[in-house]
Amino acid sequence: MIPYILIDWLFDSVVLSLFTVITIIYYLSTSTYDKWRKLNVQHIHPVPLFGNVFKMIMGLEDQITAFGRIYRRFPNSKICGFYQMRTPFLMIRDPELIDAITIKDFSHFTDHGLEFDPSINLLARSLFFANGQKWKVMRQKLSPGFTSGKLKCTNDQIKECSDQLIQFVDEKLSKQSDGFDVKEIFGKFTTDVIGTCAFGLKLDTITDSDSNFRKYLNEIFGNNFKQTCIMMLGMVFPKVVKFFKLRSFPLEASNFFYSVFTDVIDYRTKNSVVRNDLAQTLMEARKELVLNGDNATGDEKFTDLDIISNAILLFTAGAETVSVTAAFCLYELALNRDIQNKLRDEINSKNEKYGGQFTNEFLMDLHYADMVLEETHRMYSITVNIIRQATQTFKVPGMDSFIIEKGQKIVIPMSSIHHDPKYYPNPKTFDPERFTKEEKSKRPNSTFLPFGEGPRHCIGKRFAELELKLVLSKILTKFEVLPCEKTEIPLQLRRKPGLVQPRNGIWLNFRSINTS
Ligand code: HEM
Repeated sequence: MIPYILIDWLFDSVVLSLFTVITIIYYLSTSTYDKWRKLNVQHIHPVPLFGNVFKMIMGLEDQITAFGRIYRRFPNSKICGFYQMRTPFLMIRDPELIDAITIKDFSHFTDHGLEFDPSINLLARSLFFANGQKWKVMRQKLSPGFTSGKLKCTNDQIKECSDQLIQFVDEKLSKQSDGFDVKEIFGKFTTDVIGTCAFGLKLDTITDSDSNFRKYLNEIFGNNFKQTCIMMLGMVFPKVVKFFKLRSFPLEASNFFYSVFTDVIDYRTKNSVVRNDLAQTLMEARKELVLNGDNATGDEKFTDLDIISNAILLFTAGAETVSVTAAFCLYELALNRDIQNKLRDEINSKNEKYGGQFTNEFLMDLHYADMVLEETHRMYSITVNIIRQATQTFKVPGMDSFIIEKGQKIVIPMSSIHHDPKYYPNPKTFDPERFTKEEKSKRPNSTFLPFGEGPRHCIGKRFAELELKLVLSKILTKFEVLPCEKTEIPLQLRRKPGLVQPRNGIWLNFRSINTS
């Protein structure tokens, strides 16, 4: 029999240990929560461990709603503070200050401030995650891949993929007509486009339902339970994630893309293949930075892994962003038939003007299409926020003595600004007329930011615009786009971090224009 005194002792020890552990966790998870109070910055009172993002982290609300709530709480402030888990973030609400941070005083805010460990997350070596000088050098080397001349060359390849997409829809229509998940079919289309335009890979994912490229892209952007947990842990205790080498970027997907792009580069090097595409730009970057970069040391030294990591970034960013935007756009066109008809009229009349060819000149002349796409970006900004980190101390102009200290993480609430009735009355209404020249000139700078702003804006912006206009033109000349029984109204958004995505796909139907 165990003596009572021992049981008592054991009980006391367990209670004491538990109390100590809980106290330490409580202390660690709340120890940063006095920052905004001390600095006299308006903020919402945080909840232990979760800060101000409890509902979002628990999947009870989507990101647009979560950040929108913080943004709307302080309508008269230029800035406000919030806590993402235990990290204090400064939210910049004022367009003039956003302009300063992203453009005028960019040298103080060059970094995104993401801290992923490159030894376990291959993507952490890529441009989006790079900081300081390494970002600057890599950006310079990749920019030549996106010049107008290079983009022009991609027109025929995008047209070819669009024709395959149309053929796919046509064939399916002849067998079934109860709707398509357009997010899924655009996903296949954009995967083919980036594969062929950027890397010379003919992937045919439109017809291949078992494509590994789609499978692994879905894994990366799907944010499954494990990835979400690691991400959350990383926000609270980044050192724990680092110590245990926990991966938020799935290993299998990482290995797959690593081997694909290593093969592309090896094949081209061995066979002296020269093409006018992004893979070529990456190979030139490799030649200068890796093979001839002997003088560089430490953080500024580039390796083959940096090159492959950027190939993966360009492929994944190029595929997923455009497909989601195209699907959102088609959704609004299906629900707003007058806008769809007006856009089709423009496409048809300009098509006639340019001899039925979908040339770059034709695309440049589609002004209403620009307005429709801008309104799509406004309503469905696929990244909710733009992020920056102060790389130098910055005295905020016009705010007495308020200083943004070096290292401060910053959020520019892009989506909330795009939904602010002060800049966009009736923000829930899809109305491309907001983007006439006249209407645009009435709004302050930095109130429309779908691709970010300044030297760190999206490097693929013009490629995305070209691809979106081309595929929309192809689709609308061939089909009417309609809601179907499965169309969700209003559309629900995914309640997970990462890119803004529809929660249950976007289901629409098509009617061939020739046969209607
Ligand atoms: C609808 C399509 C797209 C949207 C809405 C979009 C949006 C964005 C945004 C908001 C940023 C952050 C900008 C900032 O911090 O100021 C970004 C960065 C980036 N985007 Fe895109 N993007 C799109 C398409 C693409 C495409 C097609 C590619 C490549 C082929 C691409 C590659 C990148 C890269 C590499 C960065 C990091 C740039 C840097 O840190 O220097 N994006 N994008």
